[in-house]
Amino acid sequence: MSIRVHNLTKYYGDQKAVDQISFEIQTGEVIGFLGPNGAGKSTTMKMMTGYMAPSDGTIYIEGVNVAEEPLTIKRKIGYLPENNPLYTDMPIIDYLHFCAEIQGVHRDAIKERIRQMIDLCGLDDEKHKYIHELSKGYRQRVGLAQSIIHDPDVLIFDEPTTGLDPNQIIEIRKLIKKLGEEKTVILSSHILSEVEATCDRILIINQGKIVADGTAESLRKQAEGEEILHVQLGTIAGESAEMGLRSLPTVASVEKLDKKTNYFKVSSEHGKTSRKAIFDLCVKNQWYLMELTPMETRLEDVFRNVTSQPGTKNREDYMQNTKMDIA
Ligand SMILES: Nc1ncnc2c1ncn2[C@@H]1O[C@H](COP(=O)(O)OP(=O)(O)OP(=O)(O)O)[C@@H](O)[C@H]1O
Repeated sequence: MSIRVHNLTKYYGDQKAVDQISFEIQTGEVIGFLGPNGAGKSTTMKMMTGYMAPSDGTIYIEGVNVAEEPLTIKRKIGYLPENNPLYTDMPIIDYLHFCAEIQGVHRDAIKERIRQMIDLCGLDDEKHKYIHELSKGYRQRVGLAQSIIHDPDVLIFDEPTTGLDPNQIIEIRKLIKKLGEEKTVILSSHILSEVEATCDRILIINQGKIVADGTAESLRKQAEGEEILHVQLGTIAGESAEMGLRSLPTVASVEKLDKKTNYFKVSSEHGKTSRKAIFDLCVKNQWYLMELTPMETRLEDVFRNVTSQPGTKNREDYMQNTKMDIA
């Protein structure tokens, strides 16, 4: 089921929470909305599900305009909101039965559908419990089961693993991946490893805009050219070490990684290398060079580059030097 979002904008009062966002999603893609707190991920999702009207712009799901046919769209979409509220005084099965009814599942099919959901979402061991008796992870599984009980083609999950322990996170990720084999899935997160592990494509949202769009691999590639080195100098270099590294013309930034030792992360200007200059600096000052290790560009670096405040050096250089779809 393809999705087309064009110039989507949302104001809360004077605040522009979503700022002319446009993107397309093909049937069967698993997409991650990645962004810092307050970036506009939840607001975008709420508009896509028809639960919130945009201030401007359009959303088409399989050619259907969400604003014009919200009820049709709600049948096609499974939505798991952030902090999903559940009726905690109901047993799981009764609750799922209730959800199936209101989602319009045919009466004859409800029993079988609940059985499938219990199986798919790993609820078998707990199925006779009341929801208030469940752990957070199991409540989230009930939320997932509820959101997909009507067999929608598009699944929209807002921070599906928030508050879960590492084992539960792995279980829920597995489940999302499995669902993604047949459905179009959009999930939001501010956990990089999560989107990398689960999604085919990542949209990075910052301050209401899409600032990067691509696979984890392509985002990393586009950021290459930013040489990052881990550098350790002997203690003899003392306090001058940091200043010396900063003074090198090819060095863009220096971050101290360890308060007690001269251990630094050194980022070079885009497309430049600082290795020889660091070596020469050490020779000139007779400092011991204990480590000079090039680091692989990580998704964290991409994220930091595109979501740091406008005007900061890294971000400006990055935006200029990459061919990303930068809005
Ligand atoms: N109902 C609302 N009324 C007023 N402002 C809102 C409302 N909902 C969200 N906002 C504001 O809109 C901006 C975007 O919020 P949104 O919840 O979409 O971000 P998010 O990327 O989902 O953040 P998080 O990762 O923290 O959940 C924020 O500045 C937020 O304070």
